[in-house]
Amino acid sequence: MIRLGVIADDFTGATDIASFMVNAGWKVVMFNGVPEQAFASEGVDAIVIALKSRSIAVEDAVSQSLAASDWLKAQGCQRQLFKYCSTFDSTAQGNIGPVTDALMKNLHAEMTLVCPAVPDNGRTIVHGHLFVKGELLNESGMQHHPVTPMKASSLKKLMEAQSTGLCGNITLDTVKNHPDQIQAQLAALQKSQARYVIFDVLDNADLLTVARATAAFPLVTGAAGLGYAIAAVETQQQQRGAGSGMTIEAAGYSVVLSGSCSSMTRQQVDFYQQRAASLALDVEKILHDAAYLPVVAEWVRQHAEDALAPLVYATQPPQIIALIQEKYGAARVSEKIEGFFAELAQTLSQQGFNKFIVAGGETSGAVTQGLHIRGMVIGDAVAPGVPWTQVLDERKWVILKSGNFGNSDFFLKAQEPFHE
Ligand SMILES: Nc1ncnc2c1ncn2[C@@H]1O[C@H](COP(=O)(O)OP(=O)(O)O)[C@@H](O)[C@H]1O
Ligand SMILES: O=C(O)[C@@H](O)C(=O)COP(=O)(O)O
Repeated sequence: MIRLGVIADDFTGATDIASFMVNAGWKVVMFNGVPEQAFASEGVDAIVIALKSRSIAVEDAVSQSLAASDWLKAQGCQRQLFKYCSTFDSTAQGNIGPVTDALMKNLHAEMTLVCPAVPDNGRTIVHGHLFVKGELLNESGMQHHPVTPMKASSLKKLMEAQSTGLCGNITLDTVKNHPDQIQAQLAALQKSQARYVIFDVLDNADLLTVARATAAFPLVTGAAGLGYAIAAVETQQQQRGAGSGMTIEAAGYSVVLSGSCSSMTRQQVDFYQQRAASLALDVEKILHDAAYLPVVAEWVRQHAEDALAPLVYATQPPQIIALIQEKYGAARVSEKIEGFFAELAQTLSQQGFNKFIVAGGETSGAVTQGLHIRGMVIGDAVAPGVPWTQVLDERKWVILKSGNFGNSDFFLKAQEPFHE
């Protein structure tokens, strides 16, 4: 029996929560989209389905999430978790509220949990307000997000604006000092017609209290910290150790592909190019020169035997990106660069490359498609929320790194498991 089915609203977010659950000792498998067939789930504690539903039309997000929920139910998942961003990325239209409402109906849930807290990554909740590394959400930089600007920090306000029900709050004092009162408070909230409950959370101990208090909810919603807490509560009961046990073969070649332009990824590229062979992609050639891809693939192949994996990057600072986007159009350039990475990964895979370290959410989606990856088993984390994964039924390993995650030595650190 699978303990938890997770529906994630984006791809790198899916590996994020999967990795947190592995850290707590669970075996986790992740699928790219809703699988067409049933999954023989022997020994698997949780299944994560990665969707790309964060910023699409509400109706599409709801229908994709319901399809995922039905498939997870059919695999015998005991409970479900809807994973969204730890910065609650959404608008007044959704998609967190409408997807939560639809899943509640599908799973006959009268009340659910709203818990984006991830203390390990500085996401905490006090009096129902979400903080990012000590700043209120709407003062953390997220107020400027291009697609989902977060203009409030009150989770109650944010959730009620995009859903059909009311939110209640269980405060930090109760969570920390009076956990024995939580069930009575939940019953009182339910009596007062609240459909969603927000617990204040400062640290992982609070998250464990939340996971225990909501263990009977058929549906919970939140971010990676909640996945960790649910798994940790259960593994303590089973006395199981942490660590995935996954080994990554030294044989075969590795490559780093970076399409993220975030400030953290730029630092990671700077750090790594001082130590390994690196090639900056020429966007002009990606757009206009069909012979460019084999040239880049040949350059990578020539460095296949180097001590460190060669790096191919489109990563550039914002001023350069602005110029490129102005000249060719942002959507067109993104699509072409992502397509280039997808095709490059496919070509390299045919030439004996079996380890791919990929930076960038959209870039990760493109490379995953290029490699025709149906799903993966989640291994040990290189940084919080960024695990090595093994492609299902293949001797191929992939890292999908969200732009902001990891430290500056990330690409180097990622290679330690097969350099030891
Ligand atoms: N030099 C560049 N010029 C314009 N767009 C770029 C460049 N390099 C990368 N991009 C695009 O920027 C986007 C980065 O998004 P993504 O891969 O999701 O990274 P992140 O996780 O940092 O958001 C991709 O669509 C990528 O193709
Ligand atoms: O919860 C998180 O913060 C991450 O898992 C996540 O969803 C990150 O999203 P992007 O920053 O859009 O990659």
